Amino acid sequence: MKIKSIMVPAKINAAPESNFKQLLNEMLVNNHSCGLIGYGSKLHGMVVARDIMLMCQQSFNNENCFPSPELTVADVMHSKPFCLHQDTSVYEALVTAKVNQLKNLPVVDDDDNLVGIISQTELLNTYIDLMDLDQALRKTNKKLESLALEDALMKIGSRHAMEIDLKYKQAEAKRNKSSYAIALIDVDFFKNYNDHYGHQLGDKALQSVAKIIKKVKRKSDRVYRYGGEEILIIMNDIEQEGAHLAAERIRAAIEQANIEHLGSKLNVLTVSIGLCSQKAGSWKDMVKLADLALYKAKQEGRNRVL
Ligand SMILES: Nc1nc2c(ncn2[C@@H]2O[C@H](COP(=O)(O)OP(=O)(O)OP(=O)(O)O)[C@@H](O)[C@H]2O)c(=O)[nH]1
Repeated sequence: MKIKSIMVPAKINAAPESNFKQLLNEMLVNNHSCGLIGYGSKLHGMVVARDIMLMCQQSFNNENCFPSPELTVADVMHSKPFCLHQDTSVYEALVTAKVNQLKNLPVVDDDDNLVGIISQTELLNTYIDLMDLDQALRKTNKKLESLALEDALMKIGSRHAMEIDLKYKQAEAKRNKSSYAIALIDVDFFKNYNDHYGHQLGDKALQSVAKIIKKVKRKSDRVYRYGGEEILIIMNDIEQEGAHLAAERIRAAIEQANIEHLGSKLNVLTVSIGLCSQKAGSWKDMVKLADLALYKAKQEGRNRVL
């Protein structure tokens, strides 16, 4: 955000040769914490609290307890005040104000004409608001991401889509007395893969696995990212034997893709698959059973369907 959208429009308050007392009165009446000094729209100087204090101190030092009524603005102001261009970002302006310990900063346009003024407090408040907004946006994006129906990395259904479809599948299977199976697929020794080849190549390997699965699965089956490096397939209208054959085809296709994996037993990337083809209570129970089978497949040596 640029400061021109939050600055307060301002114009020159007095010429340098004008009477200081008059400027002071004007500042008090208008509750201005500084005076902008110059001609037309060109800024020559500024009068801020510190300038007035310095002037008072000088009067005391000269043993004049009161400033002279003849005092001009030029006697009090400081020249070459720090100005900001109107296109400066709020952050940059805030840093400038903080570093230079400036409470108020005049704002100028391309031709160096005074167009406004901005205070450090205003900059800080706007910056905090922007940060809050940014955080809220990040939160919303995260939520939207989790609600998305496709997983961005693997280009398969998301976990959210999986839950919607499984609920539907459960209701449909009950109504039609049809059967479906769940296959839970997990890449073997994938931690080793990431450790050995790095996370980016790990992502690529996951994309390859998802591609192979999409290629060899039956048309009617749907694939989802269950979480992490785990993939879930809903196999429609299928009994135990058929589900096993379909899962075995996927397992073999991944092994035969020969994706190098030096951190695994076979030196190629393989997967273990846990199946649940029996009718359990709810889809959640079926996922649990598939997960148990997957655990067993890992225990029994990996690269297998159970
Ligand atoms: N690159 C990448 N890695 C991921 C992603 N999601 C999960 N992982 C990694 O996958 C690994 C899974 O490791 P573990 O659950 O310990 O299992 P494993 O090493 O595959 O071992 P087994 O499953 O027992 O064969 C972890 O290192 C995760 O960081 C992802 O999106 N990208």
